[in-house]
This record gives sequence, structure tokens and C-alpha cells, in this order.
Amino acid sequence: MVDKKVTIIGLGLIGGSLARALKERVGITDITAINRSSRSIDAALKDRTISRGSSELNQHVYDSDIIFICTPVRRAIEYIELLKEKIKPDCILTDVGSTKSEIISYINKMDNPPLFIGGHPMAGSENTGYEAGFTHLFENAFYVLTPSKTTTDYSMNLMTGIVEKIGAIPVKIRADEHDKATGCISHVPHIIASTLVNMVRFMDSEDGKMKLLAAGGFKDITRIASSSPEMWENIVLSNKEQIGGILDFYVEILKKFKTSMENDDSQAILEFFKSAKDYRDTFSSHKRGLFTPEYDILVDIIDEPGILGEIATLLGHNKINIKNMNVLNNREFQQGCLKVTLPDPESLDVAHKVLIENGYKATCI
Ligand SMILES: NC(=O)c1ccc[n+]([C@@H]2O[C@H](COP(=O)([O-])OP(=O)(O)OC[C@H]3O[C@@H](n4cnc5c(N)ncnc54)[C@H](O)[C@@H]3O)[C@@H](O)[C@H]2O)c1
Ligand SMILES: O=C(O)C(=O)C[C@]1(C(=O)O)C=C[C@@H](O)C=C1
Repeated sequence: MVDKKVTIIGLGLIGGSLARALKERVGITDITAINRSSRSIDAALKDRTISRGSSELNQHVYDSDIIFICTPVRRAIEYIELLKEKIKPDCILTDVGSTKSEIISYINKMDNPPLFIGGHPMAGSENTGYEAGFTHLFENAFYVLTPSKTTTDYSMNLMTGIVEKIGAIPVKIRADEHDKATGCISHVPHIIASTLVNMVRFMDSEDGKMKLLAAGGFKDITRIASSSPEMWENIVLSNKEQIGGILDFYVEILKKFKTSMENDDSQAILEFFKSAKDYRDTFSSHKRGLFTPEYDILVDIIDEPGILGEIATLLGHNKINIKNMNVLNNREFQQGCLKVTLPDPESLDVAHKVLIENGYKATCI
């Protein structure tokens, strides 16, 4: 695997994180990057993540063993057209796009399609560009692999191995299934987050009182509205049928809620919030992980230098192996919230006990 020649097209948040992870975690040394602008290429050459970079496709790309297309989703299809007759027959072409049906059916309808496997790491952020990326972005995240008609066992096994080596969890899912799921849990939520922000933008007073008062709740639910508009325009147009159906369903829920409110129907309003709370409360529960269990603790922390090290050391001294630590973006100013992921239920119990004994406010989720 380490001797594979890899190309990354689109060296932004995901492409840049992938380049770093392929180099540092998989040990791949020959990485070519293609990006629209030179800024990310320059940064990745400077920190030695890539071997070479350009804004134009070139022979290094055509000689690659694996090509990851990490541009906005609709640009990926354009690259398939540009690459199809120039790459080696056994080159694995893959993408990281947030939609899968459009690209898979494009490949499946081609007369002479290249060897293609759809990919989608279920990890990211609202930040964009190479500088926003980091090696461990994919750690413990599901990484969807969607076969096309040209996917071979060898290519699927190789991609599965790479995904595991970068710290992610491979999950094989059909394109239509993927797009329905991501439509519900990612695409429509993004539209809703942006709708909420636009609502406040239109309704706010001239002196911006609403914006000033917006506290944790509004900021939690709208963080993703700061994501790349270009990326989301591409996603929405690529998955518009699923998104259309989900939006209709969502609007019906809103209408029903509005009717309950206008009718002073306390019971229906209570049931609306209760059913949502009950379902949401099960999301992070290790009892019902679909693919692998999760054992997480939330710790309230003050944002001061050394606090993460303090918690890591405390758990380390008690022989607890930490799988992952994430500072959640859901508090403003000084307070923060740290999610510590542990490998098993025993570690979860010990970690919880140790943290509480040492004066931390910790909750198993
Ligand atoms: N951001 C996320 O949370 C996330 C998570 C998983 C998957 N994805 C998917 O990953 C892909 C990349 O998203 P990102 O978050 O890295 O975006 P990004 O904006 O950080 O990076 C995209 C990069 O592609 C480059 N680019 C755009 N058009 C190009 C073209 N025609 N030729 C060459 N380079 C081009 C841009 O200059 C940029 O460097 C998208 O398909 C997105 O759907 C995003
Ligand atoms: O911002 C984040 O936290 C994300 O993980 C972004 C997110 C998502 O909606 O979950 C965005 C699009 C991707 O396709 C995958 C991940």
C-alpha cells in the first residue's frame, strides 16, 4: 500500500486532511495534488505533505494508482470525463463527495467506465481549505464506500484497508440508501440551519439586537450555516430529489406543529417535544450504535491552557486508553465541553468515576 502513487484533486478541508492522513497514517510518500488555486498547493508543499502540485492535470496524475477526487461534488463528474481515457486501466478512481447516486449512476451509464468506488467520510466541519484540515479528521468516523459496476474485490479491499489505516470505520452502503440518509441527517439540516440564520438576518432590528442576544442554542443549531456555499450548492443540486421529498415531509411536521399551537393543544405540543427528546437522547447511546458501539463521556471544562493535557494525563494515570477527544463547539466564551471517546464500557465506568472524584462535571452519553 505504501508504494502506491496517489493523486488528490481538490486540496481543501477533506482533500488536505486525506493527504496528511495518507502520508502520516498509511505511509504513502508519492502524493500529487491538483487544485484550482495555488494557495493550498504551496502550503502542502511547504509542510511536505505532498510531493508535487499543480492546477492542471498532468502525467503524474495519469500514472497514479489511486486518485481521490475531493472537489465539490459536481466538479467530480467533470474530472471523471477528463481522466477516463488517460489513467491506467487498474487505477482506482474514488471520491469523497457528500452525494453518491449521481456519480455512481454516471459511472454505471458510461460506455467504458473507469474503475470507480464512491467514498464519503462522515466527518468534516464548517471550515474550508487546506489550512482547516488535519490528520485525525477521519478518526472513528464512518467512511461510506459505495461500489459502482466497475468496483472489483481487490479495489474494495484496498480502499477498506486505507480507510481503516486513516482511523475511520468503513461502511458499504448503496448509493440511493446513502443519499436518503444523508439527505435526512446532513443535507436538509444544513438547509434548515441556513434558513434559521436568514430568518434572523431578515427579522433583526437595525442595531442587530437578535444577533447580539443569540446564545448557545442558536449557535449550536446554526454552526454549519458557516460552511462553504459552493460545496452546498453542489450537494443540493446533486441530491435534489431526495431533498425535495424530505423537505415536503419536514414542512408537514412544521404545519402540524403550528396547528397544535394555534389550537392550544398542550398534549400534542408536549408529545412533539417529548418524542423528539426521547429519540435524540438515544443517538449517542453505546447501546444502539448501528455499526460499532460508542462509549463517550462529556466533560464540562473551562477553556484554559493545559486543560486537555490535564484530563488526558488523569485518565492515562488510571490506565484508561482514550480513543478520541473532541472539543465541542457548543459553548461560547470561556466554558467548553469536551467529548472523550473510550474503547469499552469498563473504561467508560472507570473514567467517569475518576473524573467525578477529581472534581469534574462528567456525564456518560
Ligand atoms: N466539509 C465537510 O464537512 C465534508 C465532509 C465530507 C465530505 N465532503 C465533501 O468533500 C468535498 C470537498 O469538500 P471540502 O469541505 O474539502 O471543501 P473545500 O472548499 O475545503 O475544498 C475544496 C477544494 O477543491 C478545490 N477545487 C474546487 N473546484 C476545483 C476544480 N474544478 N479543480 C480543482 N480544484 C478545485 C478548491 O480550491 C478547494 O481547495 C465535497 O465534495 C464535499 O461534498 C465535505
Ligand atoms: O460540520 C460537521 O460537523 C460535519 O460533519 C459536516 C458534514 C455533516 O453534515 O455531517 C457535512 C457534510 C458531509 O458530507 C459530512 C459531514
